[in-house]
Amino acid sequence: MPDSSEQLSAYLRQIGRLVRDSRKHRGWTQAQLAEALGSSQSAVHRIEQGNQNLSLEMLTRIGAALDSEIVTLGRSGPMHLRVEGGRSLSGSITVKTSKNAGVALLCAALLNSGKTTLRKVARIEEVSRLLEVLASIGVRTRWLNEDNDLEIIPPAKLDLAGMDVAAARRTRSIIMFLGPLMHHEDEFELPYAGGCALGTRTVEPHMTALRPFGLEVKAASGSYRARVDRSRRPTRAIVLTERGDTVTENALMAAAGHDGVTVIRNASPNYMVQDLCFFLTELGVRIEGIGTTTLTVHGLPRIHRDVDYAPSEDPIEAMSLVTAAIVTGSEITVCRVPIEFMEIELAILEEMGLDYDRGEEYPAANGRTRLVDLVVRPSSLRAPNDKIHPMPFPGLNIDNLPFFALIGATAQGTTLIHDWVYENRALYFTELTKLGGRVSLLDAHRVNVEGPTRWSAAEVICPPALRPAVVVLLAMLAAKGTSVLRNVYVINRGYEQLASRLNQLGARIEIFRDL
Ligand SMILES: CC(=O)N[C@H]1[C@@H](OP(=O)(O)OP(=O)(O)OC[C@H]2O[C@@H](n3ccc(=O)[nH]c3=O)[C@H](O)[C@@H]2O)O[C@H](CO)[C@@H](O)[C@@H]1O
Ligand SMILES: C=C(OP(=O)(O)O)C(=O)O
Repeated sequence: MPDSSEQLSAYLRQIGRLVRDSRKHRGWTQAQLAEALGSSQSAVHRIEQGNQNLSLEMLTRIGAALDSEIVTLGRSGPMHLRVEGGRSLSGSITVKTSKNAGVALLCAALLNSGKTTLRKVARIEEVSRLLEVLASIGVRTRWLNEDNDLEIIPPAKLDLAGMDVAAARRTRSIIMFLGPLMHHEDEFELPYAGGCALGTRTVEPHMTALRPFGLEVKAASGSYRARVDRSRRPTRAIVLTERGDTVTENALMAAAGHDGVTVIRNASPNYMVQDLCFFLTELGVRIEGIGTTTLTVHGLPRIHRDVDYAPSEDPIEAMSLVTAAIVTGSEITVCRVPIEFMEIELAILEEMGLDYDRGEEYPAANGRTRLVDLVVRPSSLRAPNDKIHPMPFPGLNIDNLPFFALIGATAQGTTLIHDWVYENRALYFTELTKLGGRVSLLDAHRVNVEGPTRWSAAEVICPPALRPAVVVLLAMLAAKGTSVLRNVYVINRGYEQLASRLNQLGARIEIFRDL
């Protein structure tokens, strides 16, 4: 047994590493942290080296400065995962419905003055934040059963002044309130959108798309101030400047409540947009071109229907589970994979040597999306000849790209990953080096990954971005020994019960909280 002074030194070194990692995640220098703490850079250096005794008060101040609690008391503190890695997985797992359709549909429910019932909604933190916002403005929502069916009943008049700003700021999806809210109020405020720390994510395309409907948005301190000029209406096709998913959804929701026909060009035909189109169709809005880049929307100025809709399964969760099988060298069956949105990913994996089977297609509960079950078998992968890069749909999904960094690390050879989309996300792929991965950052958007990797267990703070965080968790499943992943809110933002569902496949992941 180590004596108590050795134990204290070990704790201090561990805390030092956690402080250093959270500081780096914030993009701060030691001097910047020192300034926030009213301390000196040399003191921060000593803390990070584990050479400084720390009071609980100092730890709390560091946690507050970095917006990342280092030590917490009570059960409401951040959740962490302890992973006993190096085990193979087996059995089958079913993909849940998507985060991104879920949040779009919650926003779209604001277009309907009738009762909206959504089936099997992903019960994830991102959805919880939006439910908090909806409750705060007077919308009644209720989980109906264990299946996560959700009922949404709007009030006669929304109480926008009562909006739970703290909840709103924690999601980026709140930006999708713009499209529906413009049909409720002539003037309103909306907090700035938050979400993953992926660098600046533009909101300009949303403004450009909504301006023809008369929506003018000005940035005020901490919020957008929106004003609707009802004398304006689109006089020609709306051309999106980016083929973004949420911008297409905002334009669709503006068009759905608009009395007239709107054509949207350069629309995203991605999975969540399709789910939104199917839902709007159930509300009586006629849409031509679903699944293409030109949507013609026959809007309805008043929508009052009791509607029931079942969003489709999440292709990104499907990719995550396929990756879990690959990285642990296991055979697992991933059920209910929305195949149209995974085809390119699978084609690349096939080229890399993945051994898998794809079952017969069957329809999702929405009657439209095509699903398959995939059996993924242990395979010896080789790096692809070409770089791996995402594209708006139909292309390799932008959110699936991070999984290829991990898959590249299991393959023989060098994989070049090019994340042209997000300013910061490629940087997070280098988190894999903490577990023995050989990932080098070539520039802000490209990494080289050398494989195969002998993973080693480690303690890591979740990078503040959903998919890179899941990638770290999956690498931990492959690393022999005990790893710790701290502060997993960001994973819970997009995945429901991921740890316990992986445990059902034979993983050993324990959830714990500080003190
Ligand atoms: C709630 C939701 O549905 N979120 C998804 C949605 O976010 P969302 O629609 O909010 O994505 P953004 O608008 O932030 O777009 C992502 C990035 O791609 C860039 N961009 C996008 C399209 C394009 O044609 N050109 C271009 O440069 C944007 O400038 C931005 O830097 O789409 C992202 C990109 O697929 C996904 O990561 C998110 O999971
Ligand atoms: C970046 C993502 O989502 P969001 O738009 O919710 O930040 C994601 O799902 O990987």
